[in-house]
Amino acid sequence: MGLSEDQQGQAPAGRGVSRRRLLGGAVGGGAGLLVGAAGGYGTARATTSSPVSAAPDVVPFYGEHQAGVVTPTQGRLAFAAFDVVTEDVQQLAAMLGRWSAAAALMTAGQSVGPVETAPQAPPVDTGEAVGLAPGRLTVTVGFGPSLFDDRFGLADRRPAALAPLPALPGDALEEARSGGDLCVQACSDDPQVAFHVIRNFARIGRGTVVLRWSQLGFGSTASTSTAQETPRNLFGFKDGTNNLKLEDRAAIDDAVWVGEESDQAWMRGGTYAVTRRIRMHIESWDADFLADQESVIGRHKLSGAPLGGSKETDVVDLAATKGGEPVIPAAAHVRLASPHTNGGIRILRRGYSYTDGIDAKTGELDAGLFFIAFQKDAHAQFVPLQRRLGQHDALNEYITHTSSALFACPPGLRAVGDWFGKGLLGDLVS
Ligand SMILES: C=CC1=C(C)c2cc3[nH]c(cc4nc(cc5[nH]c(cc1n2)c(C)c5CCC(=O)O)C(CCC(=O)O)=C4C)c(C)c3C=C
Ligand SMILES: [Fe+2]
Repeated sequence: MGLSEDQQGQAPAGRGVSRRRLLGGAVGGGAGLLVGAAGGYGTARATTSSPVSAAPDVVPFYGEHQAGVVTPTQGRLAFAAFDVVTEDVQQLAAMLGRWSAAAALMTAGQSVGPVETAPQAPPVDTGEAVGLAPGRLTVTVGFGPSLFDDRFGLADRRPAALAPLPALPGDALEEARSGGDLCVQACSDDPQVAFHVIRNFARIGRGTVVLRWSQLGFGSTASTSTAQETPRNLFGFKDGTNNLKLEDRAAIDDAVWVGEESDQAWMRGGTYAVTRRIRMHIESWDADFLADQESVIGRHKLSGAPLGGSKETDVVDLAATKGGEPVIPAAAHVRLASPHTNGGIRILRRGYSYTDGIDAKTGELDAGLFFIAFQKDAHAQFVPLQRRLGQHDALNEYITHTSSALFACPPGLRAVGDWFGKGLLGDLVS
């Protein structure tokens, strides 16, 4: 299974039309675009002439896999978890169809409908992204374990890999920020464009879903392509050096995309997302000596080189000793997280930094990492890895996991008319 150009974030020519061009009248006529919902799931209908050009920052929406997984990380994140409030599967499917159509339009830089409608009706698109380029916007949708309860008779369609995550060492999870029936990950280089997705999904879903929790993120904390410079996390360290990279197709296929082995055909070509909101106690970290910080991570702060090395890309030498002691300490994060010590586990990290004001109790910043990892099976990958880290990682002194969620992200939508969840729900709706 190879990666299509969709996952590499390159737009084929001749598709899409930017909101800027649209509003600038480049395609002529009115600017109205309607999300077709009635009588067909997931169809997007342009009331103007056909799209004429591809903006360079458009990531194709349709493809074998959902975009936003191996797509080179964008600068900003808007993430939301929703709970379904209807028990009518037709209504749920219709909303997923509308979401699909809206996502196809927004990722192409188009509005989801007219902003100027009848004066006595609400605008169809909320308008705040008008005139903004999509900034490589991707919209990725997933289904949480709780969707597969009695409400829709989906219990026997829940993949084994979507069993709820177990309690893990060091968890300090807030229920209200955890879980969810559905999730939407919107990533863009423009924060307003990413937020626009969540807002319009919530608007489209009114009466069918309610927001459970949401998280904004900035400064991607992991590169997913060798073409990207490694970003830094809020501890000031380069993060993502040894991440899986989209160019390593064999490793991505091996660790990320669900294959024939899945017990549920609808998940083949999909992946599982784990999200963890990890508070980073930056005040304590900032009071710590540089040498301690580097021992905790196992890498040098400025260069990103592994301890004992000189360049970021140097191999992490876990066997090296100095004066009888390991150069990379036994409890260093990179030692414990390394596939050479963890039984060969690899995950695709795609998290973002966050800051949510001040902790009223302590006066400290509530800031950290909104960790997102994609993998074939979180119970075989994230869970054992986090169990090990939660028990032994020197980083634990400086972090607290405050939220957790698991979502099954189905394969990509193949063409107009396809919709998020068609493989799961398609035969249940007329
Ligand atoms: C369960 C998985 C992981 C969690 C949770 C996690 C939290 C976390 N990580 C950092 C900072 C760094 N992590 C680095 C490497 C790294 N981390 C994980 C997994 C989790 N991290 C893996 C698999 C790896 C790669 C290990 C390897 O193969 O060498 C690094 C080093 C740079 C890099 O390779 O990316 C940093 C820095 C923080 C601050 C954090 C929680 C807040
Ligand atoms: Fe890490």
